[in-house]
Amino acid sequence: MRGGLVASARLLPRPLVRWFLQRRAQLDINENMLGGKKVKIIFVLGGPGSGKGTQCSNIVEHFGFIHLSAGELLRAEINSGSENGTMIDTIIKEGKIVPSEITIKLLQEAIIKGGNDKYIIDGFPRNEENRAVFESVQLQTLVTYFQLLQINISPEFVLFFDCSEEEMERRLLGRNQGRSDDNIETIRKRFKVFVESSLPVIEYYESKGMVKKIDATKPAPEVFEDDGKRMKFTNGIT
Ligand SMILES: Nc1ncnc2c1ncn2[C@@H]1O[C@H](COP(=O)(O)OP(=O)(O)O)[C@@H](O)[C@H]1O
Ligand SMILES: Nc1ccn([C@@H]2O[C@H](COP(=O)(O)OP(=O)(O)O)[C@@H](O)[C@H]2O)c(=O)n1
Ligand SMILES: [Mg+2]
Repeated sequence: MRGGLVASARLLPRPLVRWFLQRRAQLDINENMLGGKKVKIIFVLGGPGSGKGTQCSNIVEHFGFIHLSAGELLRAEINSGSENGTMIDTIIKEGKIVPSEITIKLLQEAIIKGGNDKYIIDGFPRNEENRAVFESVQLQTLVTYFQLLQINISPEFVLFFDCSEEEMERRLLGRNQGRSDDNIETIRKRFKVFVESSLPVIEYYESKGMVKKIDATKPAPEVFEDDGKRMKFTNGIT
């Protein structure tokens, strides 16, 4: 489709093309735009088993966000029989982090397909590379024939689910979803990767005053309600 567009653009009068490029540049400035709306993104980070997926379901139910789990997108990619499937599968079983280009492409496609203006993204960015590449790449979406928007994506803020390793290990061993990485050997590797690679990302956002820490050790309903203050999850984004 884009090849066809480029070919058609060559046939357009030059002033029109110039106008289009200027308009595109205007729309591009510091805005995460999708379909003419500002796209709001919340990142949800926390160790494996801290309850990210569980609370994201609550947030979707009560606040109308689209939930994207990087891990689930990667597992779907394995199951789709894609050419990268075997490589992704091996990395997940080892508790390591999949190359950013793969995960980011899946996230971009899901954001464009979702067509919503509010996304809650869980399990991403999991390392500095994930973060830097995501913030540097641009989303492209065809809004109308003449508006090919370039979208720089950055999060509004980051939710950090803080939970002890002991509790996370107990939860993961009881998760029972048939996951190849929920065994004690891989769980220990994932904890190590979390401390070495993911915590620095949380610290980076903390240094920018963007982190909202959630006490995730309590039972799931209490984590969400916390004396009725469920709004804490969205910081006023409704
Ligand atoms: N606050 C909680 N207390 C006890 N168990 C929980 C809590 N939150 C989630 N769980 C359970 O722990 C497991 C891991 O939760 P999940 O939401 O998948 O975590 P994550 O996405 O961070 O790995 C699941 O079996 C879930 O039902
Ligand atoms: N940004 C991401 C997210 C997940 N993953 C891989 O997918 C696995 C499962 O991620 P997940 O978010 O579903 O795991 P949980 O933290 O929810 O248990 C991770 O351990 C990584 O191997 C990744 O490589 N990059
Ligand atoms: Mg999860």
